Amino acid sequence: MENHKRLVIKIGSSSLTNSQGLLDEVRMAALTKAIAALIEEGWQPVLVSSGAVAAGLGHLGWSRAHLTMPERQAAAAVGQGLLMEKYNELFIQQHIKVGQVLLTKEDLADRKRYLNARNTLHVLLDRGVLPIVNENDTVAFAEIRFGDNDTLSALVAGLVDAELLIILTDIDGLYSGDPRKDPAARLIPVVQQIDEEILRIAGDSGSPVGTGGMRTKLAAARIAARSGLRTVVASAQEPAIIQRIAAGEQVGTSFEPAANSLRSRKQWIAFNSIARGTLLIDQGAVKAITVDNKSLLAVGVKQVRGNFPTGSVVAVADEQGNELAKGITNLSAADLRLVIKKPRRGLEVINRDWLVCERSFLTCH
Ligand SMILES: Nc1ncnc2c1ncn2[C@@H]1O[C@H](COP(=O)(O)OP(=O)(O)O)[C@@H](O)[C@H]1O
Ligand SMILES: N[C@@H](CCC(=O)OP(=O)(O)O)C(=O)O
Repeated sequence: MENHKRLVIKIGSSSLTNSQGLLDEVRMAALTKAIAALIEEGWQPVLVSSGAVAAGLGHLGWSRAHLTMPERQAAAAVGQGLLMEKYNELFIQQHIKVGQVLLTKEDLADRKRYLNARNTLHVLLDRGVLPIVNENDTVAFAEIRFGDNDTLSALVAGLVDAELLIILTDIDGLYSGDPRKDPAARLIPVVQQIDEEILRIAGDSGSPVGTGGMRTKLAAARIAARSGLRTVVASAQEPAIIQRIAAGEQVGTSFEPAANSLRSRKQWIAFNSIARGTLLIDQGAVKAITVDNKSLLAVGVKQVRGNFPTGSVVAVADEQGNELAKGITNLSAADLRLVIKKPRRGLEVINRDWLVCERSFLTCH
């Protein structure tokens, strides 16, 4: 099983629907053929497909204007069925069986559910079934939504230990400015590090059906880079492009893996978990965890916010409230409040192996 190379291919709504808002069957057929060719070459792909809301709206003949969240969710309930029906029909022609995996942010934030999803995906992949993933739009709302499938695709890539994430969209990569506003904008072939400067050039969606535009693609590429994998953003115009990308050809924009990538458990803490409280720490503790790569000790904790049991994920912030890390605490909030009043200097609150330091867009250990 470990010999197979895994990759995640994400395709956006604007690339799957035509001008009438109906599924673009020609594009979908080309995509299925390209994925079949990758499987033939020994890859184990996962497809993250958007398009449920757009296809549902088109099928129902509903207007896109002024949609409420329940209306979007209702459209997704219809469109997701249509998407899977079409994928099933097309992949069967390629002798590929597919499985639908619908996820919410809460599913991945809960460690047990995360591991369940991981196990299910591994079984599908190991048995030659192509997982087709989307957000579970009919139940996901507000704070439990990913909101965009770019982020979801990066999390799924971490979940299945992929080595490559390909994001197919309606433009051939990241440009030096939003091409709709800046005609002089040029394609950037390689991005070594996704820093503030790069993030500033990414704008919102250019189509009525897309979500997040280049901004969420960069956020996804950043998660992928920190998870140790390369992301390529490229055009969905000719889906056969995915074979060239998988073969290592320079196409679109390539975002390189970070030198200091996180192991699986830290990936979960950093990108999937939701913090149940916050610890405010003093300057000495800030230096200890961000510069010296040390565990967080009770002596540096100044204030405890929220109520959480032992083993919860908590945010760690400086005394001004600027968040700089996340980790799993050895103590409940109630015990921690008692401990920090006592002079028990050595007590460990978060072990360094369970602590991920992410300050702004600069990353620590
Ligand atoms: N710097 C940029 N480079 C390229 N595209 C950009 C940039 N800033 C904003 N965009 C917009 O992002 C769009 C792609 O994102 P989106 O519409 O969300 O597609 P998808 O449905 O594939 O997720 C492009 O069509 C483009 O208009
Ligand atoms: N889950 C939603 C897609 C959300 C989304 O990110 O869309 P897109 O920007 O087109 O990839 C759907 O299937 O309609």
